[in-house]
Amino acid sequence: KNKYETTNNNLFSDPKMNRFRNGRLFFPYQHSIADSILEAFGRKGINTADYFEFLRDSYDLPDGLTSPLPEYDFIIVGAGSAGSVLASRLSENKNITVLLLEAGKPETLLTDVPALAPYFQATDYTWQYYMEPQHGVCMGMTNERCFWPRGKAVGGTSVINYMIYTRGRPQEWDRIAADGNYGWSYNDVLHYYKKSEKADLDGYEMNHSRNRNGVLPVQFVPKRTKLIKAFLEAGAILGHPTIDYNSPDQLGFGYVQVTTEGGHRASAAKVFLHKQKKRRNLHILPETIVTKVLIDPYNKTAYGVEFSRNGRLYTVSARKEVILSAGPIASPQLLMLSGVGPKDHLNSKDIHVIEDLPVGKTLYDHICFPGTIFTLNVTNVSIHESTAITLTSIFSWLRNGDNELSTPGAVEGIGYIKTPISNDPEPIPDIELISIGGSLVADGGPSGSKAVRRGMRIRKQVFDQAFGSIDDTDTWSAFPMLLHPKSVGYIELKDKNPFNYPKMVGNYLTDPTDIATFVAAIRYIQKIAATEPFQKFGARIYPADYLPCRSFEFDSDAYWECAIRMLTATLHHQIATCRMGPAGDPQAVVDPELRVYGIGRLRVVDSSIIPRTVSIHTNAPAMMIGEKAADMIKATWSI
Ligand SMILES: Cc1cc2nc3c(=O)[nH]c(=O)nc-3n(C[C@H](O)[C@H](O)[C@H](O)COP(=O)(O)OP(=O)(O)OC[C@H]3O[C@@H](n4cnc5c(N)ncnc54)[C@H](O)[C@@H]3O)c2cc1C
Repeated sequence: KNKYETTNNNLFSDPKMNRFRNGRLFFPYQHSIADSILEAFGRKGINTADYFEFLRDSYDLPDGLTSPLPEYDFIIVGAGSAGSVLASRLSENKNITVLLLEAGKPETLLTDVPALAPYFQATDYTWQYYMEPQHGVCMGMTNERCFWPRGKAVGGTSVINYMIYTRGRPQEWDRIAADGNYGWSYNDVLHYYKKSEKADLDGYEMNHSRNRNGVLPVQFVPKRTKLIKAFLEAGAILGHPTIDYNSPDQLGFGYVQVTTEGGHRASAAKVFLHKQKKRRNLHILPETIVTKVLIDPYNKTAYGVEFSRNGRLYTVSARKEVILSAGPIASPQLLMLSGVGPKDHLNSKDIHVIEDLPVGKTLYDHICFPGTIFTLNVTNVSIHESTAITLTSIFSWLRNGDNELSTPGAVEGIGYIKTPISNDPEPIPDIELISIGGSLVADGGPSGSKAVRRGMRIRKQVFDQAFGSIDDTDTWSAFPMLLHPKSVGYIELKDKNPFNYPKMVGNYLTDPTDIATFVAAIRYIQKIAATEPFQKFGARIYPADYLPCRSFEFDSDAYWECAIRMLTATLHHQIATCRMGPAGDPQAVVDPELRVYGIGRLRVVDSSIIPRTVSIHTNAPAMMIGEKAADMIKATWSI
């Protein structure tokens, strides 16, 4: 019995949430953008229950095959951001056979719409993971649990993410290389960022760090509010130049750069698999869950995988390598299920230990605080879902891709700052500010989808009490994201059933420096809002009322700490669970060429290998890792 299905079904036992239950993809919200789009298609006379399949991409096996071959050169587990790139690059050589196994389904036209990003966290395009309960964080979320969605689709998390494109600071990658990870300096990784990139960034395309001739579109969001202008002007007043924030040469503020093309999402699947699926040597198998890597315990060499498809178990062999690209939760889980992990932990789960490695022992994440909201004394300045989304705008997006539907969750700008709490001697920021052309209240009102707050799993009662009186009004907010948390989490197995989720421990905010950095960032956001560009809109910090925080004076440090603990929101950048490190590094799972220590013919190629915190959103880095791994694998096998 596939227990994932059981979990998901239970989550949506509310009949209101089952509106499209008979469709393969369903939306739990009423009167939402999605509903409008669905209605739009409905009016074309297409049956609602069927049109998700009609809109869905497909990946049929070539040559009329109905099942995969018994053996391939390479087997890649997970068609996510990294796995899609890797499969595409390895199969460029027609003599090499590649099998790409993916638990999720192919994407649909709806996943193309950037403004719908928050909706997909409630669909079967998402692994519905939750962090283990932790006292004093996510206090305002459902069951006081932090929600950790991950993409379950051909294209992986790049199908449900917010499309923000970032690369990290040069000094951060240079530190990773200086730890002994040869080949991972900034110049090394820049080569692979550029290899993918097709930059269309007005004014910046010719920068030496950009490339206009790759395949991965990187663009500015075509639709902007006046608030992003205010953010950039305020930044300049406070000494932050307006720049290409991915530039290695300067630190500053800039317009958000996103992986979209003509206002449509450019997922890893769309860019790296869609055209490549005609290749006869690349076999892609969606809706297939890998349950184990097959490892010969005597010579400690991987020789294939076991997988479940349509309720049956199969095995398939790899002539050259098995590569795990299942992401930062499932890659360590699969290693441990296969006998590679901490010895005592595997023994406690009755799993035969093949190699004792610190799998899952380190986990960093980027959390943010979405509650620094400023009211404005003007109207129609910020984004309102209720007025922005009309049938006309839907058709206009389909035709031109240049209206509000092309805006990923109203994210408009990014700014890097270094708070006084940081003691880093290098020009490395400790906070990223994400400027929003609105705030958490933008999708409210009687007909609003409330998708963002629901995506974060903020309890209705908590939200209404905190922000109810400003719901759907004009606001500005900046989310501070903690770039280098000192608190460290971990992942373990709950049991040896591959269909059960592992135990995910975030340990958020357990180091006092993390709270101090957040509070310093909120003070800085208040400074930004106090500048003339924001004061001309009458920006005022909104005194959100959280029941557990009432004993603290509004705007005191203690109040903000309490507020952060109420609305602790991940930005979904879990890393380091299959940490990369040089030989002899006691925390390393893979070597700098991403080979699993002690096991032959097995690599991990995804965001789980990133060993240290970096100032990144992890999608572009995962694709970069896929590009770099492809070259390393080609070098190993002289292909
Ligand atoms: C809601 C959300 C918003 C985000 N926004 C941004 C953003 O704006 N910008 C950004 O840079 N990053 C963002 N991220 C993070 C970023 O998208 C991910 O870190 C990145 O896509 C991870 O790539 P990956 O290759 O490591 O793993 P994934 O892309 O997660 O790929 C792993 C794949 O493996 C599959 N898989 C797992 N287990 C199995 C199994 N047993 N068998 C077969 N297949 C399996 C999964 O279904 C998945 O398709 C966001 C993440 C989320 C969840």
